[in-house]
Amino acid sequence: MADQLSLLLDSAERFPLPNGLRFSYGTSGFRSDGSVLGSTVHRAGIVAALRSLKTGSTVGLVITASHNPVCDNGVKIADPDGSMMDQSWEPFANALANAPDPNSLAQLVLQFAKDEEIPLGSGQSAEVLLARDTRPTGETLLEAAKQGISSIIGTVAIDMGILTTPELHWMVRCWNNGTKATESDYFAQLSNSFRSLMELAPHDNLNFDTVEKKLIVDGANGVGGSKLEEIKKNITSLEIDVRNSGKEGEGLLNEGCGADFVQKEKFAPCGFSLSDLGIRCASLDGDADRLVFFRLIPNSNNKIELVDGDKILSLFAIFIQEQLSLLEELPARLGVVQTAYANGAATDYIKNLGLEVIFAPTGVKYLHEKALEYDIGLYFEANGHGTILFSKEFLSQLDSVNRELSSKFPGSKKQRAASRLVVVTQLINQAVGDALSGLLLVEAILHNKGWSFQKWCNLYQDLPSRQLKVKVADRTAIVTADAETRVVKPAALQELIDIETAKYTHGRCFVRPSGTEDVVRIYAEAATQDSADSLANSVAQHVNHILGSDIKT
Ligand SMILES: CC(=O)N[C@H]1[C@@H](OP(=O)(O)O)O[C@H](CO)[C@@H](O)[C@@H]1O
Ligand SMILES: [Mg+2]
Repeated sequence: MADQLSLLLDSAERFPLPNGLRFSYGTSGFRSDGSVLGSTVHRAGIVAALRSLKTGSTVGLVITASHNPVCDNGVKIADPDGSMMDQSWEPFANALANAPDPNSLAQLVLQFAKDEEIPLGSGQSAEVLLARDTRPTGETLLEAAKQGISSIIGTVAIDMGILTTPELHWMVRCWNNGTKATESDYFAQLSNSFRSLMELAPHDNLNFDTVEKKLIVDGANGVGGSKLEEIKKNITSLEIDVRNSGKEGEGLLNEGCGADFVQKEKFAPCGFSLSDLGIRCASLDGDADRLVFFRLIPNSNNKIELVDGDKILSLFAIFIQEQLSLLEELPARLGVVQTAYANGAATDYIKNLGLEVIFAPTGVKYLHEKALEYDIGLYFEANGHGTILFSKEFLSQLDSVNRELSSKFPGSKKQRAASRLVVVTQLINQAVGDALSGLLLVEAILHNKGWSFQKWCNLYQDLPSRQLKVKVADRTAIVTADAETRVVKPAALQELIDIETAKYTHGRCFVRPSGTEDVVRIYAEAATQDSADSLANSVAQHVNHILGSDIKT
C-alpha cells in the first residue's frame, strides 16, 4: 500500500487542480475548456482504473466534448457492458475531480477503495481502453488519462486511437464479451449487417424510384466523417457523399454544422447549398453519437425540413413492431423511452401505435437505464441520440425462432421477419446511441419499406416548439421532478409556468437546469410557432425575475 500511496501522490503532483474551478460529472461526463481539464482527465483516469478493479472487467475512457465548440473538451467513462459509468460512482468522481491537493486526493482514493471493497494493491490486474476525438487538446489530455490510470498499480491503459464515442463503447462491450473488438471488426459488422438487411427487403413492395440511392452526410468536421468514408467502401447499394468530414480546409468542428446545429437552428449546415435540393441528407455531431436527417426547402434561404430523433425513433418502432407482428411465437414487451423534449406529436404518434411510452430525465444514461427494463427497449432524445436494446432472453428466443424457421420454412415471410430482427440486433449499437449504425439502420429500413423521405416526414406533423436558455446566478436553485416536467423548487416558478401554459392551445412548457452548460433551459410547445415563442419568452421572463438572469436563445 505504501507503494500505491507514493505512486498516487507523485502522479497527482503533476496535475494540480486549476485555481477557483469546480468540475462536475454532468449529463455526459466532465466538460470544460480543454486547456483546464488536465487534472480532471488525470483523475478520471484514476476513477476508470478503480472501476476496472472493482468490476474485474475492462472499462473505457473517452476524451470528447461532443457537439461543443472546438476549444472545449471532456471525459467520460464506459462501464464493462459499454454503457455509461454507473451513476452511483459519480459522487466519488466529483469529489476526486475537486480534491484540492495530492494528499486529499490520495485519501479519497484509499477511503473509497476501502468502502467499496476495491482490491487496491492486491496484485489484481485491470484494464482501461482509451479513445479521443479530433480536438486539438485531445492528445495532451490522453497523456493525462494514461498517467492517472498507471497511478493505480496493476492497471494497463490501451490506447485505441481516434474514435467516435460509440466505437469506444462498442469496443469495451465486445472486449468483455470476448467477441471481435477492433475498429475493422466494427466497420465489418456495420457494413455486413447493413448489406444483409438491404437484401432482406420484401420483393413485393420495393419501389427503387422513391428511395433515392443518394445520401449526403454532414460530419460536423468531427471524427464521424472519416469513419463513414471507411464504412462506405464496403457498401454499394447506397451512394454516400460525406461533407464537413474534418479534412484540412473544410471548416471548424461543430461550427455552423453538425447535428446539434441542424436540430436547434433548423438550417442547412455549411457546405450544403441549393444544388442539394431534393436529396436526403443526414447530420452527425462532433463525436458521432447523435444523428438527424433533413432536406433543404426550396426558396427558403437554406431552411430545412428536419427529421429528428423522435422521427428516427418512430421509424425504428414501426419496423420492429411490424416484424414482431409476423412472429406470434416470439412475444416481446416493447417499450419506448423519451425525454420531456420529445415533441408532443411524436409521443402521441407512438402511443397510437399501441406502444408503451415512458419518460426519463435528459441524458442518455437515464434513458438507457429505463430501456433495459424491456425485452426490446427503444430510446431516443429529440436531438438524435438513441439506440435499441434487446434483452439477453429475447436475443436467445429470437435466435432459436430464427433457426427453426430457417430450417423448416426458409424464405417464408415469417423467416425473413425473424432474420430482419436478427440483423437489426447486429447493426444497431447496443452499447450506446451511435450515429453511424443508426444512419445505416434508417437507410435499410427506408429501403425495406420502400419509403421516400417525404413519406417518413409525413408520419406526423411536429407541434411548433421553442427552446431558450437563460444564464442565472445559480442554476442548481431549480429542482425538478416527474422526469423534469415540473419545477418543485422554487415552487412559485411552477405556478407561473402553469398560468402561462394554460393560455395556449396545446401549450406545454418546462424548465430545467442544463447538465452540460451553466444555463437554465426553457422548452415550450404550442399550436402555432408564435404561441410557442411567446410561451417560452414569458416563462423565460419569470425565470429571469425569480433567479436573476439574461435571456439567450
Ligand atoms: C436539450 C438538450 O439537447 N440537452 C442535451 C444536453 O444536455 P443538457 O443537460 O440539456 O445540457 O447535452 C446532453 C449530452 O450530449 C444531451 O444528452 C442532452 O439531450
Ligand atoms: Mg455527441
